[in-house]
Amino acid sequence: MAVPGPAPSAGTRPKLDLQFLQRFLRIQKVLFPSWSSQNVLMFLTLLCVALAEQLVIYQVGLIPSQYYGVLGSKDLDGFKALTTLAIVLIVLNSTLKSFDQFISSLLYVSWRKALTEHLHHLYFRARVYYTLNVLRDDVDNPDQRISQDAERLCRQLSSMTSKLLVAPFTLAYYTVQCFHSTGWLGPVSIFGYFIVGTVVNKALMGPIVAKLVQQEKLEGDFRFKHMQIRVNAEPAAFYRAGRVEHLKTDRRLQRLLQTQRELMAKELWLYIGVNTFDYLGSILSYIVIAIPIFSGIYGDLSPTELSTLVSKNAFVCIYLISCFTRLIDLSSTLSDVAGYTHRVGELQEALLDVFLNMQDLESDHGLDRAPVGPAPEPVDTAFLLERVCISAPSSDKPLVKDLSLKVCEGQSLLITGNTGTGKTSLLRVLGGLWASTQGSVQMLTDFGPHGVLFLPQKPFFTDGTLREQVIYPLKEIYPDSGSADNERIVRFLELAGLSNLVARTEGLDQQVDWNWYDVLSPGEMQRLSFARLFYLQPKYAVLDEATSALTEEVEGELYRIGQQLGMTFISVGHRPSLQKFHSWVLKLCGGGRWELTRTKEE
Ligand SMILES: Nc1ncnc2c1ncn2[C@@H]1O[C@H](COP(=O)(O)OP(=O)(O)OP(=O)(O)O)[C@@H](O)[C@H]1O
Repeated sequence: MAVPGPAPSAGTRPKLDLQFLQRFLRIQKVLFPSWSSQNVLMFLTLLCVALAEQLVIYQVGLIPSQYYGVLGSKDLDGFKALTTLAIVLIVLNSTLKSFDQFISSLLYVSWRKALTEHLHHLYFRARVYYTLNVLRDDVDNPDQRISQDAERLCRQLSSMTSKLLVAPFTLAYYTVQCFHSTGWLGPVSIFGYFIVGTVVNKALMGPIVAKLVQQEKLEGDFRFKHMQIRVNAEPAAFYRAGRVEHLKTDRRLQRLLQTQRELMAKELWLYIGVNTFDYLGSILSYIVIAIPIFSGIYGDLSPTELSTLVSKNAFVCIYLISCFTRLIDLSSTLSDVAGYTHRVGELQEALLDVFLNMQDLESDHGLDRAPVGPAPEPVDTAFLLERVCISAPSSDKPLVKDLSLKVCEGQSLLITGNTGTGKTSLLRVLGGLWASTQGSVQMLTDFGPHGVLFLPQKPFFTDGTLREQVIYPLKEIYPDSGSADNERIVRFLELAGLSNLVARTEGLDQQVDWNWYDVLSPGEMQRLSFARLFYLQPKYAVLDEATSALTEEVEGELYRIGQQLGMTFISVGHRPSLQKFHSWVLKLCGGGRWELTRTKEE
């Protein structure tokens, strides 16, 4: 069970409010890290292209009125010149428009890279991913927020960028033009119309943002259900779980679809609002033009001159109105952006919060690192626990009370006890995943090779070659560990009883397209974990029921090899046969009680 974390937005409904603005600005800092960043340059290029596009559009827009002129006066040369100009402008316009779309797409990819890498940085540092996924329940589906919501946010943002970018320029320009054509009446009535449109749309967008956030949560839950089946296909098949899982999965789908329907119902009102404003806008432009005509301002113009003027004025007014309606059309994109901004922003806040809490806990009563300077304890000590109390998250019941313990080189420790008495929890505290509720835990050795290595209860494999499984996690640190190690790796695989695996994978470096969890038996997985342990040769090996799928004989053999390689064990296990490889037995008796006894020497 997870504990609720202090979510910054817990209980609040996502809206288009100040919190949205704060989250949006925080995300913008990630998308535009500095003035000289590549994204700023692309953004400026997009601005230039979009402005050039507007200039060309303006020229294209004037062409019909010029046609009225040349056709009205039967000017053939003028007609030919105008047609040539029109063709050139149209080709230029379509080229610029295509570049606009191209740069917007590049910007989307570049933003997605920046935002996802930033979230990865926050997610994978320290053990934030563990705390967020296992210990906190305030942020649903972090994986979906990183992989899908961030992507959609960048896509929607990039789709509205060029329209938003040119809006201030086109608005200012066409407002002045409109003022020249129609006097103050045109711009004032168009601006008033836009303000009403914005207020109405803002009201219609509010409920959509909250629904979109809910829909994305259900989308994540639905995907997670499929992932659960995919990962557990075999046990599910043994249980003949198809029908029940089908029902459960369908139920999640129904919940998702119901929310999508509700979202669409809310969007319907927004669409009605947007479309009404679009069409009213086209009428408004003629009203604005009609007023000076009927008030007699153009009384002395000939019909040809008047139709040329009307055409020019109509274009200016219609274009100013369309600048506004295009902004209003962005309402549905903006409500999407707001929803995704809340989802990504919430995750970003939670990731930072988890990280800061972890730092606080580590310096308060969590896991203390070995102090710099002269060590107060001998260097052959791995862990030093003083009056440590441990409870499961969100529970007051102690699993371990007042435990004082020192784990030294050559003094292996076996932890035993009934189910659920807290054996793995003690290892979690040693590994720094959980904080102790009281007392101090010191780890006086580093993690990793030549220090402490944990083999968790569920073996862990990465995607990649057999070599990567054995040397994990070194591959990432030394990507070119090379073939010099081949002999060692093959020898340790043999020692772990996996000599056939090299043949199966057709070599250490052959990329396999299978999932290691699907193709290896539980025993093989445990053996492969031991091959990794032998290869990395830590001074201290922390083994959580690491041989539970193996026979006693094999278990004895693997422990003996570990001993020969100079390892000290901290093991969790149930078999009495394990005792001979350990000097101490810590028995957890439940309710916080424990007994520490020395085993008989062999
Ligand atoms: N993330 C968690 N949130 C809340 N409670 C947890 C969490 N993980 C474990 N617990 C609870 O803490 C208790 C101790 O769990 P732990 O995994 O340490 O048991 P264990 O002694 O290792 O059991 P086993 O022998 O079955 O492996 C259990 O009651 C378990 O349900």
